[in-house]
Amino acid sequence: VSTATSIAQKKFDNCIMNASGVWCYDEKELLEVDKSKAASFVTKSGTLQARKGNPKPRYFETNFGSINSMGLPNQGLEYYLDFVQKIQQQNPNKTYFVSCTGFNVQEDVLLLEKVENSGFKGIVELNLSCPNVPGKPQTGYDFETVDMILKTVFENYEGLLGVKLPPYFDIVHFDQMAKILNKYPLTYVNSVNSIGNGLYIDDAQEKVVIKPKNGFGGIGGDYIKPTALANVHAFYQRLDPKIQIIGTGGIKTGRDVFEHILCGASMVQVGTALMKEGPGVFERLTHELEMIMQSKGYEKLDDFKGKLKYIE
Ligand SMILES: CC(C)(C)CCc1c(C(=O)O)[nH]c(=O)[nH]c1=O
Repeated sequence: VSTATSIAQKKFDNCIMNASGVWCYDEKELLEVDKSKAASFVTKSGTLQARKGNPKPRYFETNFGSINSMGLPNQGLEYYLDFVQKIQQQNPNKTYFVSCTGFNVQEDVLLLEKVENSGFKGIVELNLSCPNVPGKPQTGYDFETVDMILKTVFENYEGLLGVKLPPYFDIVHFDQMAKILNKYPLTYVNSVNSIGNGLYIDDAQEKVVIKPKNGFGGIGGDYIKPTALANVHAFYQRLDPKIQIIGTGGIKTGRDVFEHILCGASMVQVGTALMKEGPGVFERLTHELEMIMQSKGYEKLDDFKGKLKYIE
C-alpha cells in the first residue's frame, strides 16, 4: 500500500506532517521533523518581526488534548525563509511549507512579497486565525476581512498559497466561507486550527493551568476531532475540487488519519500528539494507516479519499 499524496501536483511520499506551531519553532525542531517519516514540515507562523510570545506557562497537556496561548512566539518570517532555502538545496525534490501571519492586510501583503523576493518555491500557509483590529473577532471569523485579504493578496502574489482556518460550527458559516474561498486560486484550505478560548481547570488548586488570558487558550487533541472532521468534510463538499483540503485536529492514531482522508483530506497535520510523542509519531501513524488500508484492501489514498458514506 502507498500513503503517498500530492498537493498542487507537488508529490509527497507520505500524507502526514506537523501542524504549524508544533515542533517547528527553530532549525533544530524543523530538522528533526525533516529527518522523520513526516511528508514535509510547515514552520511556525512567521511574522514581520521575531516575537517572544506570551509568558509561561502557556501550553498544558491534558489526558484528552491540550490548551495553549503561546502568543505567536516565532523567529520572524525571514529566519524561516532563509532556513528553508538552505534545506531546499539539500533536498531539491522535497516541497516545504512556510506559515506566516500578519496583524493586518498590509502586513499580509508585505509578508508574501518577502516570500516572493526570497525565491521560495514551496507552499505558503497564511494563518487566518491571527488577531484582527481590537473589538473585532479573529480574522477567520470576520468574513468580509477574509474576502478583502484574499482579494488583496492575490492581486500581487502568484505562488502556491493555502489558508489555515479556525473551526466553524454553523452550516451557514461553511456556506459563506466556501463562497468566499471559491473565488480565489487557493492551493488548499487547512481545517482546523485550535478551538479558540477554551478553559482548563486544575480543580485541586482551583486554578487555571496557563498564565496568559486568565487561562483561556486554544484547545487541541481528542476534544476537537469531531469538529475537525466536520470542517474537513464540509469544505470538501463545498469547495472547487481545485482547492485541496489539509486535515488538522485530533489525530493521534492511524484511524484518525484514515477518517480525515475519508472526509476528503489530501494531507493531514499532527499537533498535540506530536507535542506529546515527538517526531517518532509520524512512523507510528504511517504504519497504523498502512495496516488499516491493507485490512480494507485499499492500495492508495484515492481509493477512499472523500468517500465517506451517508445513511440513505
Ligand atoms: C492565536 C494567535 C496567537 C493569534 C495565532 C497563533 C496561534 C497560536 C499561538 O501562537 O498562540 N496557537 C494556536 O493554537 N493557533 C494559532 O494560530
